[in-house]
Amino acid sequence: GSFMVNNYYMDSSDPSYEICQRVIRDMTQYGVCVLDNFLGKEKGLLVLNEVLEMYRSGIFTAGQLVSNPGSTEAQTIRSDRITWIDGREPHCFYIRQLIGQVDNIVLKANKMVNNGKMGDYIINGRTKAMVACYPGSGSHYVKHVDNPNKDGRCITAIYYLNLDWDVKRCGGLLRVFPEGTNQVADIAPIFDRMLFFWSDRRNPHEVQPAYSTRYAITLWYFDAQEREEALRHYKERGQPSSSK
Ligand SMILES: Cc1cc(NC(=O)CCC(=O)O)nc(C)c1Br
Ligand SMILES: [Fe+3]
Repeated sequence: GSFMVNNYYMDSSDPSYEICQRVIRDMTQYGVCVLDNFLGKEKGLLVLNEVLEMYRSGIFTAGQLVSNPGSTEAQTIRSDRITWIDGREPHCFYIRQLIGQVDNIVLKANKMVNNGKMGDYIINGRTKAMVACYPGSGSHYVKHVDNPNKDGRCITAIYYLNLDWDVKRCGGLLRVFPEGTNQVADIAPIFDRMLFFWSDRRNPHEVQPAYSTRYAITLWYFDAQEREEALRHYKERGQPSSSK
């Protein structure tokens, strides 16, 4: 769904001011930004409990391949279980709070930096939240780019929920291969960690095999212009767009 950006004055007394500056600086400099203790332990646990409840209720499906859903090959390329939510569903109150918090940061950051453009994007919408679970039997996700062909998504925002995650024991590392350098960014999917990165070819990434159950909530934010062009492009060709 999309949302209106309400006009507000952003002053430095606002507690999220520093966080937005941090996001702008890291995204501009590295194209990747990691924020720890994003919600704080108490709220983080409330979100985790809602995700665990959802998983127990069995509404997660095997991660479909965007290219050819329903194939058995999906198990070899990615073995996560996912469900899409907009946060208004029952028993998602705290996940909705999380989504609101991430919207807040992304939209404020986008407005704070040179006349409302962060990385030359004007962010005016996002996908629903994708709640993913890697079952932990060596489940992984092969190296890929989230948005290789200008479908409108500019920022990937991932919130990790995994308590006491030890990469040596549990694996599940997210490895980002930022374009133009042979430096990789290894990001452990630890509890209450928020990650942002540009969704396009600048950030190929993979999830290494996980040996414990690994949960994450992902939002993709749209750039107004790229999204508008993508939707027009799909309409002309009558192809379904990834308009979650
Ligand atoms: C459905 C879907 C999920 C993901 N997720 C990851 O890359 C894992 C990130 C992490 O959990 O650390 N990426 C794409 C391009 C699609 Br499509
Ligand atoms: Fe991805």
